[in-house]
Amino acid sequence: MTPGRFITLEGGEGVGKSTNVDFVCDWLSARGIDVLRTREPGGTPRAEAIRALLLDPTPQEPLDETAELLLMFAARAQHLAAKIRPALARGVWVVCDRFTDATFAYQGGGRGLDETRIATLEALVQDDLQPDLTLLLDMPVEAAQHRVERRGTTRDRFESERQNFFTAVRESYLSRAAQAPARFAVIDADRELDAVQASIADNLAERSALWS
Ligand SMILES: Nc1ncnc2c1ncn2[C@@H]1O[C@H](COP(=O)(O)OP(=O)(O)O)[C@@H](O)[C@H]1O
Ligand SMILES: Cc1cn([C@H]2C[C@H](O)[C@@H](COP(=O)(O)OP(=O)(O)O)O2)c(=O)[nH]c1=O
Repeated sequence: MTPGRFITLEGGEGVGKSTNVDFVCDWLSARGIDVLRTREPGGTPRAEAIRALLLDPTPQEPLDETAELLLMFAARAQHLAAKIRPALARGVWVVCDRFTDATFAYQGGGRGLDETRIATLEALVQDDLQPDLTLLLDMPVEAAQHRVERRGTTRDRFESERQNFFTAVRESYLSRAAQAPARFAVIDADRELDAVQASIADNLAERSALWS
């Protein structure tokens, strides 16, 4: 059995990840590919319980940054063991809304935690598993914030961060993409949805042709 492929979508808040995870799943399904849609932090009942802890905005007990980092990887270890690895082994393609690049961008770039420590946890939790393709949806922070405001849901602990945090997150994502161009496709997300999705489809067609 050929193992499934692992595709992740990344980017800051409001760039259109959730919207385009659906598009990627539909594009693959239309080509007869068995797809599993999932997200991080979360994706399984236990990992979703960790997500709730991570996003809880109540200010009574601030969440320690190292605790935040470890909880991200705890959720990821569970998600990998219970959902992602079994699906890939069955030949199912996994499409995940955020993965470890988000940890480098948010806990590394945003919070300023040491990247070598993040890389140590990455090796512990993933061994050598990496996404086959990461679609990085990129756009200016302010325009993405306007989309979040229009979406109108209440702000979680991360969405309450300030502009300079999100600028650091964006820069960190772009620098990771520049370091691993074979894995990343950087998509200009500051366009009409049709144009964004045409770029995503082009990338999926190009990359998946290399895998078959
Ligand atoms: N290309 C686009 N142009 C305009 N609005 C968009 C576009 N893509 C997504 N949106 C809207 O922006 C908001 C944020 O999109 P969403 O997919 O929830 O982003 P994310 O998951 O990255 O936070 C949603 O209301 C969505 O409908
Ligand atoms: C996966 C992951 C997410 N996060 C953060 C980014 C998001 O603000 C938050 C929840 O993710 P998500 O629900 O994808 O955010 P949104 O749809 O608002 O863009 O978790 C990290 O800080 N590190 C991580 O490793």
